[in-house]
Amino acid sequence: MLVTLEGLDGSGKTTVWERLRADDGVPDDAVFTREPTESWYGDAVQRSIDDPDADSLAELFLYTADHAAHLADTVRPALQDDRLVVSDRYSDSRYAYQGATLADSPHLTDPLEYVREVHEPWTRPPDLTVYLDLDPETAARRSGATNKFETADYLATVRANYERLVEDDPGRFVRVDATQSPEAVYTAVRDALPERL
Ligand SMILES: Nc1ncnc2c1ncn2[C@@H]1O[C@H](COP(=O)(O)OP(=O)(O)OP(=O)(O)O)[C@@H](O)[C@H]1O
Ligand SMILES: Cc1cn([C@H]2C[C@H](O)[C@@H](COP(=O)(O)O)O2)c(=O)[nH]c1=O
Repeated sequence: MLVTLEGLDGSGKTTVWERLRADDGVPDDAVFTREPTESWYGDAVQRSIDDPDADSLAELFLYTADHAAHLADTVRPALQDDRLVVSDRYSDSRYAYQGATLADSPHLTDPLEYVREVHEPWTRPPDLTVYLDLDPETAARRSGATNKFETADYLATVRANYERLVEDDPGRFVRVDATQSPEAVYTAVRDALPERL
């Protein structure tokens, strides 16, 4: 089973991911992973994140290359072995974030749809996605505005894109109110997961 954690910067994904990893109810052989990855593809993504002038289309394909390698070397092999995979960010981050960075592209009429189409023939959709829903102002404050994506204005567009993704695939997403305390958020996430993982 592939479970993904999604949401704005600062919504608490990594906090939940770390608690799940330490949770006795989660199988010992579960694979905890993330995007961007720690591979050289992920390093290339990180360089792009750190470059305020990075080309948005080039950046989309760097993230997408990282996803392709992540699928091939980590996600698919683990699923093949029937292991639980929990990923801190996955393809929806691309649809929501690059859908937003490409919003002004003169070449694309619907950037979010374009990014989905790029993935569709080869990606492996999650079985369940926990969406940690947070307002953009709190997200920007919590994340500390450490990279170019972490501004309330930009995150408002990203959030609108996440809303569209949830609306398009309501059976896959579970929305959790990320303004709650970390404890309440974790309880809600745990309740969203199947009892026997
Ligand atoms: N429910 C919560 N309430 C208040 N603060 C929280 C909550 N969850 C996490 N935080 C704090 O917000 C900050 C960001 O949390 P975290 O790194 O888990 O978010 P994230 O979604 O993984 O962010 P990013 O996408 O930027 O990596 C941390 O300082 C964390 O302690
Ligand atoms: C996977 C992915 C990530 N991003 C953005 C979101 C964050 O601002 C940074 C790094 O992610 P982290 O969770 O804070 O480590 O990258 C993106 O724009 N597109 C993606 O596909």
